[in-house]
Formats: sequence, structure tokens, C-alpha cells
Amino acid sequence: MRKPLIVGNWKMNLTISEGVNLVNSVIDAGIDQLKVDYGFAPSFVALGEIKKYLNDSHILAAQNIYFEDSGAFTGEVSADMVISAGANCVILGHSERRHIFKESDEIINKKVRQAVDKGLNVILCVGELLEEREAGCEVETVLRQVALGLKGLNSDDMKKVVIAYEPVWAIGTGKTASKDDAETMHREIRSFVSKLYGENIANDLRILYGGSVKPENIKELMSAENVDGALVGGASLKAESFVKILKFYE
Ligand SMILES: O=C[C@H](O)COP(=O)(O)O
Repeated sequence: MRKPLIVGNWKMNLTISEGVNLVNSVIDAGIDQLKVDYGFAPSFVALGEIKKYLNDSHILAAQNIYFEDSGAFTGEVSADMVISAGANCVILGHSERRHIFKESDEIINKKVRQAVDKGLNVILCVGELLEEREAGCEVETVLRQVALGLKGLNSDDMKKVVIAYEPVWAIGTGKTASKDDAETMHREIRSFVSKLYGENIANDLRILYGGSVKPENIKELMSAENVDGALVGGASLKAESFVKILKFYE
């Protein structure tokens, strides 16, 4: 039985004090951590401060890391640095990294391997563009991203991996994939991972959905057999909407 996981990806939003206020409001709402794993992905600069308000079961995710240990890489942040700030997880391969910052599957894979080697959990994001869906190659695109993202990982490493399916056309647009669209892709991903790593690893793998998740659609999405949680952008920036999402089980 896979425990649901919901992570708020703040992207480039919220100052440190705004983030602290949001986290405290969410914690005060008394989310049942036996029913749902949850956490936050603030900016790098807020990680250390936000960590002070979390317990060991919370997810504290960085939104990126660089794949090298250290050195002359001005502006980059290493796995050790985010770990030293309290992060236990990192989001990699987000569509904004792929498309705005031109990160290739090869670079994303180097980051995935670095994160896992350093002991971080990884939320590997995959997802097709609208034109890829319209051309009917969405499954091929997504499975290629999964294969290239996971390259070089062994079965033990896979215990640290969560996959987030985020169709790019649904991110920040208000357009959500239907429950059936999400379920179809999640099933494809699970069966592909099963071919790569075997049935047990595939059955334990949490596959999140991301793309305009909000209080109004979380229940329906979570009712899909292979949807194990959500990576939430816009609706995670306000305590009221994020708490409603986290309480989907009520
Ligand atoms: O990481 C989160 C996704 O990009 C979804 O963002 P959104 O909920 O604002 O559509």
C-alpha cells in the first residue's frame, strides 16, 4: 500500500518570513501525518529557516541542485549544501528547468545520480508538451524521460525516487488532466518501471500528479488507482488551499 505524498512547490515565490507563516499555518491545521506524507519545496534561501518548524517526517525539498560536489560553479548549489540546510529531498527535471533553463535529460540524470548518491530523496518530474500530446506521442515522450532520468540507478536507489507526472500543458494553466488521462499515464510509467526494476519496486514507487491541482480536483485525482499524490504549485502558496488539498481524505 503506497502512502499518499503531497508536496508544495513554491517555485520562485514567497520570502523567508512569508514561507515561515505559511508553514506554521499549515502545521497548525493539524494534518494527519499517518494518512499523508507532505512537505514543502521553498527557495534555497528559505530551506534552513523552514526546517526549524518541521519534524523529521516532513518533506523538505530543494527545487534543484547542481551535479558536481563543489568548485567554481558560480550561482549553483550543491547536494551537500541543501542537506546542510535541512533538505531531505530535491525536485529534479521540473518542466520549468527543462524548458526555460534548457536542462537536457543527460543533465537531469547527472543530478538525479548525484542526489541519490548523497542520500537525498528525488522527485523526478516528467511530462509532455501540448504539441507532443496532440501528435499522440505523449507516452513515448514521458517514458523516454523516465528511462533517461533513471539511467544508472539500481534497485536500492529506486527506494529514494518518486516520479511526478506533470503534463506541461496543465502547469499553471488551470487545465487539469482528467482522472483518466492521469491514470493512463501513471499506469504506463509503473509498468515501464516494472520492466526496468521488477514488480516490487514498481508497486512501491509513488507516482505523483502535478498540473493545476487544487482543492476542487484533488479528491477525484486521488481516487485513481495509480495516482499516489500531488506536486502542487500555485495552490500551495496559500495555507487555506494547501490545507484543503492535504485533507483530501476527509
Ligand atoms: O511543481 C508543480 C507544478 O509545476 C504544478 O504547478 P501548478 O499547480 O501551479 O499548475
